[in-house]
Amino acid sequence: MKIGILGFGTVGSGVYEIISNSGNCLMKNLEISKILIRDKNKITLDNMTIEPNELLCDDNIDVIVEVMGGIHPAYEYIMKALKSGKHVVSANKAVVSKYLEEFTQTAKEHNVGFLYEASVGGGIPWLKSIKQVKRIDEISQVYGIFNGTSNFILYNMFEKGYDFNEILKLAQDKGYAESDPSADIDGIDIQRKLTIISSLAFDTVIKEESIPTFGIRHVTKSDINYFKKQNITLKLVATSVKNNNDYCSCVEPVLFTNNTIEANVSENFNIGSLTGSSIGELKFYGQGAGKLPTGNAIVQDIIDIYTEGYQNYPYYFDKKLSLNQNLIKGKYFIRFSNEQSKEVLKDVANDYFKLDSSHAIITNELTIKESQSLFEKLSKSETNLFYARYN
Ligand SMILES: NC(=O)C1=CN([C@@H]2O[C@H](COP(=O)(O)OP(=O)(O)OC[C@H]3O[C@@H](n4cnc5c(N)ncnc54)[C@H](OP(=O)(O)O)[C@@H]3O)[C@@H](O)[C@H]2O)C=CC1
Ligand SMILES: N[C@@H](CC=O)C(=O)O
Repeated sequence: MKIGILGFGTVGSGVYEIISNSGNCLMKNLEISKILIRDKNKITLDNMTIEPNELLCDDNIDVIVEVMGGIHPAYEYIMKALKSGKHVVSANKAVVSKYLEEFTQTAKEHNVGFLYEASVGGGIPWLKSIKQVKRIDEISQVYGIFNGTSNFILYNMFEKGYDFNEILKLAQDKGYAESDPSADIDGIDIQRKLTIISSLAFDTVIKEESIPTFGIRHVTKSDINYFKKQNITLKLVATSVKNNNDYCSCVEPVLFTNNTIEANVSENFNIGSLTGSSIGELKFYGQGAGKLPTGNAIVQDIIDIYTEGYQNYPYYFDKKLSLNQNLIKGKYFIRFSNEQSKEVLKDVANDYFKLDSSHAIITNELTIKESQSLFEKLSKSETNLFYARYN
């Protein structure tokens, strides 16, 4: 089976390394024919090119691996490959999250596979497991830690006292972060992943715009010291819940007591949990970012195409669900700077305390709808507001 790789950065080179170095007989059937790079001065291998049509229009190439990132030209290249009868494997959650339904439909029409396991949870066989669970069960909830960079940052701030920017730089050096790391720390990367996860889990199309998203950019050392004293740990979490024909999704920092599994997810690891109607709760754990774990997920998809395993998973996005932001609720820790914000918060809590030079409260139980309306009001005057929901 001949493979063309679009993009030769962290993940593209991981795919190359896994396929080139494996002695496994199944893998001997996989051959990397061509690699697209952007800059001709960076050509280091005979099969590298800067001309995309040398891959997309090559009738001998069976599978296109898209690991360039971004929306354009990734969208156009994926569509062109699918329409010319090539299977496509992508790790690019930005483009998959926006065009999942269209790519899936186009792949079906051209009788090829479109697989994107690496777009969520790095090396964890998580999307595959969702598809497998759905062969029997309805899924009512999915949640988890799906961003390796933010987990790496929080873990190292908690355990080793690192400063935010210092540890972010290390995550970038290790190849975990997106080219624009604000996607990781502001929750955008995990929002895209949640779109993919929930669309698949609930057989519908969940749009990024329907997911309230807040990241970890404003977390401070004093917040962390306070959480440590309370024996709780902070994680950036994506959650989607379905109840009959209603759904609710959100991405926000969540506080877990230290004895939970989530609190103990370290470094660049991810964990995904789902609840199925007969299987109950299942959890999947592994490295959520990095060259080889992500490369591994891509090669697994290629093998599914080679063995036609991808055809075992028919899936549709045809359920009509309504957004109901009352389905997820919890108490919140809120840290704010302005004395006047107490007025906005007076109906949700009355127990204020000082956190160094800031103020903080723990709220009563709030739904996502209530908490969103509160945070919208607060952010008019607060620039470094930080909040987290208690699990
Ligand atoms: N890193 C990780 O752990 C994970 C990444 N992903 C996803 O995988 C994808 C790739 O990520 P990653 O490998 O980390 O990113 P990198 O930035 O390391 O690699 C992307 C590569 O694609 C090249 N590229 C971009 N646009 C073009 C183009 N138009 N033509 C040719 N080459 C192009 C870049 O070239 P140049 O250097 O010249 O800009 C770069 O070498 C992204 O979508 C990311 O979200 C998914 C899971 C984990
Ligand atoms: N930047 C992402 C890479 C994998 O999806 C992350 O940190 O999780």
